[in-house]
Amino acid sequence: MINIALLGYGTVGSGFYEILKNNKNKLENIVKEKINLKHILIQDLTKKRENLADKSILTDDFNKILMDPEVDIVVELIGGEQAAYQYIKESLVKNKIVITANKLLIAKHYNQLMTLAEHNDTHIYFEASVAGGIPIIKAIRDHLAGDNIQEIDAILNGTTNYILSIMEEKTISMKETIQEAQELGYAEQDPEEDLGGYDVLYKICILANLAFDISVNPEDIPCKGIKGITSYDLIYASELGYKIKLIASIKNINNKINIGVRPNLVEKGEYLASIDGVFNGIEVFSQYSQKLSFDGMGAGKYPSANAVISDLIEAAKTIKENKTKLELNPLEKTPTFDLHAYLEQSFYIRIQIEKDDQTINQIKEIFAEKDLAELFFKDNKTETPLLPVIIITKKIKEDKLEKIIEKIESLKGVLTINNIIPIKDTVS
Ligand SMILES: NC(=O)C1=CN([C@@H]2O[C@H](COP(=O)(O)OP(=O)(O)OC[C@H]3O[C@@H](n4cnc5c(N)ncnc54)[C@H](OP(=O)(O)O)[C@@H]3O)[C@@H](O)[C@H]2O)C=CC1
Ligand SMILES: N[C@@H](CC=O)C(=O)O
Repeated sequence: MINIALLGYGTVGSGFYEILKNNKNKLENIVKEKINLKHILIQDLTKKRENLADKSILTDDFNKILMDPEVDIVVELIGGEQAAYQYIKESLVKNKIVITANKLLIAKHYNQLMTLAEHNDTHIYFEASVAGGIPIIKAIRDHLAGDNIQEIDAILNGTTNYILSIMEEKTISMKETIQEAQELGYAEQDPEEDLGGYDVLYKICILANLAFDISVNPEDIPCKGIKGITSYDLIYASELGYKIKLIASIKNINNKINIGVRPNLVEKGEYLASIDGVFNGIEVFSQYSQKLSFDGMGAGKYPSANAVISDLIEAAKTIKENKTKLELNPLEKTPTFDLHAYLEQSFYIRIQIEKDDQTINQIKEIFAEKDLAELFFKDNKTETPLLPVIIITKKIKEDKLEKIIEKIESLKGVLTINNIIPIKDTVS
């Protein structure tokens, strides 16, 4: 008999419980062992727990789980940092196998957790920590293990992709869509993690660790989320043939790992532009497989819970075959470089100016100097004295662009620089 303790009965935890219950026979046939869910840890014992058959397994006392020698596997689905980190470490020290969907912990403490697992002859699995229902960890760790990955470009956050898609479709504000994403169970406890791009940052760090056998520090990587993008940007981008997506990229450039997390304009017709709603999409470019694309639901109850179930099968097989020794070794700490500072890219710029010929001519002159950009004046044909201007630059390094932007900003008739968004290059 394999005994499991589940930490958390929220979106993913309750999904895990349901799949385990519905497919119990099937799972037991696969692992050739009885599976028993012995404890569920929650915070609030008074909360109604729909679908939970046996309420006696609920507890708010983690020590009851830790001190139970029969518990083989701890499934951490509470999220957040402190309590989850503590529970995972203590479980590993007690030789329990850990399964987690917690990308923040895996990204920030990869080496410590792997080392702790190794020292205690146990293992930690984290398939659901990146891209929800897409089996990208196993694809990189197993399928691509003998290949040489060169680049990964991805949409890795269901919440922000959902928000951008709905904003474009319904021309509504970001604020109106956030609550919807929370109600659907896509968003983190603190939605700032999604909107600010941090959730994506943790996920791309985990992929970098696995793809390049290195350990990267999320704090070293500049990261920008979707805040500040408006329906105007989505509409103007669309008129010019682009979608706006929050893109995470890793590029191996001359054996230096360059990472970027930023909204990008992606040409319609490109694979990642077709990934809408809560879906995530990942393109992996490697020496031998050349190009692999993955898409599927990047957040939500059942797809994410299924990824946890796939780890459960692997963990149970590990126990059955009695091979708990870790295959993953601590990775070498590696500096990372800002992908966007390295690249020469085209940029989309939206500015708001006073509707007067002098300002328009001055902006034209600044860009005409080096034949640097195409300008689109979005005259809304009203009597308003404001004029939105969209600028699409030729390829330029961002530090050079910043100097030009400073010149534009200093013009008397320029009111605001609303947004500067890179345009994603197509990988050839
Ligand atoms: N939501 C999604 O689509 C996805 C989430 N993830 C990750 O999965 C994890 C869980 O997310 P999600 O299911 O959305 O989270 P929820 O907020 O829906 O659920 C959290 C659960 O954990 C319990 N909990 C929280 N803190 C504690 C604590 N200190 N002690 C005991 N129990 C606690 C809560 O208890 P109570 O019910 O009593 O409040 C609740 O049952 C996170 O790491 C998240 O990043 C990964 C992929 C997708
Ligand atoms: N908040 C995350 C949940 C899954 O990891 C997301 O929206 O992708």
